[in-house]
Amino acid sequence: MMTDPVVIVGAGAWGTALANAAAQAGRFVTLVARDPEHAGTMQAARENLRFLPGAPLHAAITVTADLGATTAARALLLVVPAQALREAARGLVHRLAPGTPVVICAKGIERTSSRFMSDVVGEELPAAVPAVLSGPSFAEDVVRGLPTAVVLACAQEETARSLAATLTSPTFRIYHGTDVRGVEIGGAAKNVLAIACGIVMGCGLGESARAAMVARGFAELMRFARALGARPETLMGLSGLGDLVLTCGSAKSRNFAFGEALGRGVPLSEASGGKLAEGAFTAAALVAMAGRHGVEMPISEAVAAIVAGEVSVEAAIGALLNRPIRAEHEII
Ligand SMILES: NC(=O)c1ccc[n+]([C@@H]2O[C@H](COP(=O)([O-])OP(=O)(O)OC[C@H]3O[C@@H](n4cnc5c(N)ncnc54)[C@H](O)[C@@H]3O)[C@@H](O)[C@H]2O)c1
Ligand SMILES: O=P(O)(O)OC[C@H](O)CO
Repeated sequence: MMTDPVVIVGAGAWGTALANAAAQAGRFVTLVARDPEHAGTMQAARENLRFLPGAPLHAAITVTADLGATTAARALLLVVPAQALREAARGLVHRLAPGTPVVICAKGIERTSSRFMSDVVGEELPAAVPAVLSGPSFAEDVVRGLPTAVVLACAQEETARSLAATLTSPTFRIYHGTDVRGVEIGGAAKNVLAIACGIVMGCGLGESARAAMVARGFAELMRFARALGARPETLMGLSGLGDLVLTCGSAKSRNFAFGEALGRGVPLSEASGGKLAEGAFTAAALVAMAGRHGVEMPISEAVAAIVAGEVSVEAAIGALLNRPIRAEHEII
């Protein structure tokens, strides 16, 4: 098993929850916040009042804003929004020892480059070993120690196994694998599909419509994954089906809540309520990538058009409902 310390860059809701989970697993954790004032307040209050109020920080966590702390990392978790990943990774270039595993915990695709998260880290930190952690997991549940299962993938199987063993605990169960692409596709695409399900519920279209959206959304996710060389069984697991079930079915999901607000008629500029809805940033990149690979993703296309302000919710739903009916097996 890998030795301490675990360093986590990004002290939002997920970074804080993962810090607590790693501490529960017996690690000493350094949590690096971008803002020195936020770091100071967290360290003093032993709580993340800004992003995850009400959850005490484990005693084994030290909060700092000093990126110098990353130099000692034996394993580093990058827990920033997908669109900030490149900048965060770039800040670590001369700090990490060659071969340090970097576990990417963001769920998204970089919109300016249409790059997956592991490719961004590969470009910015070529000497690091990229890994991806994803799966159905609300920070609020993880920080409370409620049972959760996620998956960690790394091209080096032994590294995936070792990282999972380092961070896992009885209530935060980390499965491991080598299908990095599959795991990151599941995390990125489910956010877009969760927005679609939120829209369905916000419009009052009903639970049956939502179930149809999940099933058809899963079909397009599978088509996309297959075209990009991911393993279908990965998407049938925690990052993919598991995360779709969670985020398409719960208003606790920020992506779902964003879509629900849009469905209720809240303007685009206000629908996120100031929270991070990753799918809104990823939708266009996902659809562009699908187009380049000849993959049809009508639900994701509808979400991308809605969040770009190109089409109304009503028109997008009308277009989806009027698509031709085909044999189901032809479109999976
Ligand atoms: N919250 C969850 O339940 C959850 C669960 C699984 C995965 N995730 C994923 O984790 C990622 C982060 O989500 P979150 O919930 O922590 O978001 P958040 O909005 O709670 O926090 C984001 C954090 O990132 C920091 N940040 C932004 N840009 C940065 C930069 N360039 N360098 C360093 N720090 C920077 C912000 O200051 C903030 O502390 C997202 O991709 C999300 O999809 C979240
Ligand atoms: O709140 P969301 O929609 O970002 O979802 C959080 C996690 O990704 C759920 O697995």
